[in-house]
Amino acid sequence: MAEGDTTTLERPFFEAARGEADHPHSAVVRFGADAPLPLDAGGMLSPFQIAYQTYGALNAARSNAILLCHALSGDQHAANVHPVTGKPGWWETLVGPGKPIDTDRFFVIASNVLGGCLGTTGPSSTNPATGQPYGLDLPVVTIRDMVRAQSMLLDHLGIARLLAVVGGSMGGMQVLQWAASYPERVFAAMPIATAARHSAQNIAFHEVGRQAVMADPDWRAGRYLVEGTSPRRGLAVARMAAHITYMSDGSLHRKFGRRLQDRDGHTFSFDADFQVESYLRHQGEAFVDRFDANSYLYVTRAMDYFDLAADYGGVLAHAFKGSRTRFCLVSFTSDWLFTTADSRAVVHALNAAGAQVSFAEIDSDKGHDAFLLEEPEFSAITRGFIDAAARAVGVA
Ligand SMILES: CC(=O)SCCNC(=O)CCNC(=O)[C@H](O)C(C)(C)COP(=O)(O)OP(=O)(O)OC[C@H]1O[C@@H](n2cnc3c(N)ncnc32)[C@H](O)[C@@H]1OP(=O)(O)O
Ligand SMILES: N[C@@H](CCO)C(=O)O
Repeated sequence: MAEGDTTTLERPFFEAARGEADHPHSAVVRFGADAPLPLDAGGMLSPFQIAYQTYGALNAARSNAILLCHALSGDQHAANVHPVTGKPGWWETLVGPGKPIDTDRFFVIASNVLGGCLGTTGPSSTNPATGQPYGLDLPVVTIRDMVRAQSMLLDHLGIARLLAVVGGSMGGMQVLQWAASYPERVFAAMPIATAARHSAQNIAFHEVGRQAVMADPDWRAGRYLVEGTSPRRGLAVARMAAHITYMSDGSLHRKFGRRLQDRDGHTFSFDADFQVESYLRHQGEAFVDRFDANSYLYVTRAMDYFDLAADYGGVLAHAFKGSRTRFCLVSFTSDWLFTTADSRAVVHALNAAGAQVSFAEIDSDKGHDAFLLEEPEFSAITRGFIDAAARAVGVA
């Protein structure tokens, strides 16, 4: 696909993407029976495929590759116009020619996660055993499974070591997992607005969202693609609730306060009187046009299961033992979902492991989603960290 191509999909995008060897909007690598993916849930996933985008060029030494890991509802369209929404890629604030992650200098890779719905195998993909969408027959996947699949993509691309792996939120979990699972493949790691384990509060929010999806009669026990329905209302409510957690009290107040939506007074009804209600309804409705409900269940579950220390005897530092990767962690002051304390816990573990680590807490009122928005200090830190890594490995 050419950058900027906004061809409209004729079918819902996740139906168009499911199980096909090719994806209309991204490069796809398909792993057959000779390359099964071992899953933490047990067993192997085979065949499976990964949809990805690349930006910039790989240098002759193959030393300038940067992997971007996306958050819960992101995808591979980090720095190109999104084929479904027609909006800019989710990280165009940071990624592009001359930007902090400079595609004139670096070969940037972004792939859709396992369990997702934009071309990588997920619950809307075709189950080869039945010829129908997997639905809930797809094994539950983990962050480690996602990263294992990404490592196979890198093998396919002929990249032995990444200059950097970078991501926020669930993307940051993948960054931490990369550093733990494949330390020799990661020169620099930037986990942003993330944590080494999902908190009880965050699992609780996810469970509310999943219950909203599953309570929608159109969910049909996960078989809605086969039955020709779509749990739009449930997924929209899930997104509305989640979206509140991505913002802060301050940013909601700054954007909307108690202002009314296109009216002079209360209607004494349950219409969206307040701007903030109208805004949330819009976020919910926009989401169902670009995301698959079952993928929402799988990807939130992967985050819930993430507890890196648990895989290393309960001691997070052991996950980074002997690591030569250099780390830069970033948190945002108003992020109450993945707090500064969560990042500090990782920094402490890295210090205990003797790893190279720097940490920045950015002052912002934008809440968790600050990492997706224009934040000059965040951009400057990213540029500095990536440039220093590039200098250290001799990337021009
Ligand atoms: C991280 C990844 O890997 S990818 C996933 C990232 N993308 C998302 O999460 C998408 C949904 N999230 C958002 O939109 C996030 O708030 C952000 C951070 C990405 C963008 O934030 P901002 O640029 O501040 O946008 P904001 O939150 O104000 O939302 C703007 C939208 O709300 C709409 N809106 C604003 N006020 C109102 C209102 N009173 N009533 C109805 N709609 C409203 C705007 O029209 C705009 O709609 P559009 O997106 O369809 O054009
Ligand atoms: N709002 C972003 C970040 C959530 O962690 C997303 O939907 O992916």
